[in-house]
Amino acid sequence: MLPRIGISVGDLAGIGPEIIYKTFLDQRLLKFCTPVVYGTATVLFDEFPVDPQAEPLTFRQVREAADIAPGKHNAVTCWDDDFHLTPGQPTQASGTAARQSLLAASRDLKAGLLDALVTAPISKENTQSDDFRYPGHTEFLTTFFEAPESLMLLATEDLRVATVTGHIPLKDVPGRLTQELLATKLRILINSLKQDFGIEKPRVAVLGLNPHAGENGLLGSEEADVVTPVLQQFQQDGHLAYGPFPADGYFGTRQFRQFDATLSLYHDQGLIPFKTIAFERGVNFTAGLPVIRTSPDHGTAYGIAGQYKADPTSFREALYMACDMVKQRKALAEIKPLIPGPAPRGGRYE
Ligand SMILES: NC(=O)c1ccc[n+]([C@@H]2O[C@H](COP(=O)([O-])OP(=O)(O)OC[C@H]3O[C@@H](n4cnc5c(N)ncnc54)[C@H](O)[C@@H]3O)[C@@H](O)[C@H]2O)c1
Ligand SMILES: N[C@H](C(=O)O)[C@H](O)COP(=O)(O)O
Repeated sequence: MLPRIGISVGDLAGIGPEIIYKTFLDQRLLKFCTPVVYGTATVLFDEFPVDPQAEPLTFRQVREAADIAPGKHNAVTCWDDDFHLTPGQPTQASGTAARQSLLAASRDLKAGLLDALVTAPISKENTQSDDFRYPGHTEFLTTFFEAPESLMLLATEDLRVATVTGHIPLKDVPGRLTQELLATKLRILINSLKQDFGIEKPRVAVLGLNPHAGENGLLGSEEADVVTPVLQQFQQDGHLAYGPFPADGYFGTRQFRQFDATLSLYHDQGLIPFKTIAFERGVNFTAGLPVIRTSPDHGTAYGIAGQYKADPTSFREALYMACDMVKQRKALAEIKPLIPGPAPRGGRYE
């Protein structure tokens, strides 16, 4: 069966509708997946310029995901479509629609009607409401899927950068950075590299927090107090985890090429180098969830919305990564039952 990929549309005043449209203009994608867009196709695409040379892109509009057709473009109705959009101008209606699309797709993913979710960009500010107070998809999905923790992981084929602390003010980073949090995030990263990326024995680098990784305590103590003890424990447990590396020289010399992933300690420490190197094709993946969720690595780009200038590459890569991971997790689930766990005490394998 083709993977059923739910797509939340993000803030409709941004470039979400355009990157979705441009991606699915290529009919060959229907050979890889069954796309299920959460929204009303007329509202989604009518206000945006389209390619005049291309065949019109049509979606089968259905009321419930149970009615989607495999190998077709599907759209699930999830809002009252009596509003109009002005590209580049977020409104309360576009924020509400973004929430409704994300909630409906997440519910269907939880119900097993979808195999993965790809989210188009929201405006964090414009998505807030009395019953939706999350700084991003990552935090919402972690709560919604009742995961104890998750990890923001940006990835391309050959570069993976995750971050220990996420959408929090920079001034709060040192206070949040505990051995327990670092160990939890490192564990999620190593498990995800094995489970989702198929790397049997991952090599992972952890960055320092302070300039020059603290210069032996002269410029800060988090490296000695937090990072080094966690790394020593992981190494004793047989993991290939190294650091703390001074972040500037690490990226400046492309040292990341020696590792399967880099764990940065705060959002911009990891995301600035990642986006400098790979903005066009980067994918944002939420590791540690029981479900698969990817996203392009860019935002709503209001400044170019409605101008047919948006590059759909990152969204398309997010779709490919979601499809690959569905296959990867299915394959693992089939192999795992063949590997027996420890025999029960006094018992034996059947
Ligand atoms: N996954 C997400 O939901 C997500 C990710 C990042 C930012 N955001 C949100 O998006 C909003 C705008 O954020 P921002 O301005 O920091 O970042 P942005 O990624 O929207 O824009 C940064 C720059 O990149 C350009 N750009 C972005 N995507 C592009 C594309 N596909 N093709 C061509 N150019 C592109 C923009 O025009 C802008 O110049 C904020 O509210 C932010 O929170 C959401
Ligand atoms: N931190 C992400 C980035 O800059 O690409 C982005 O804000 C999206 O975060 P969520 O996936 O949590 O919405």
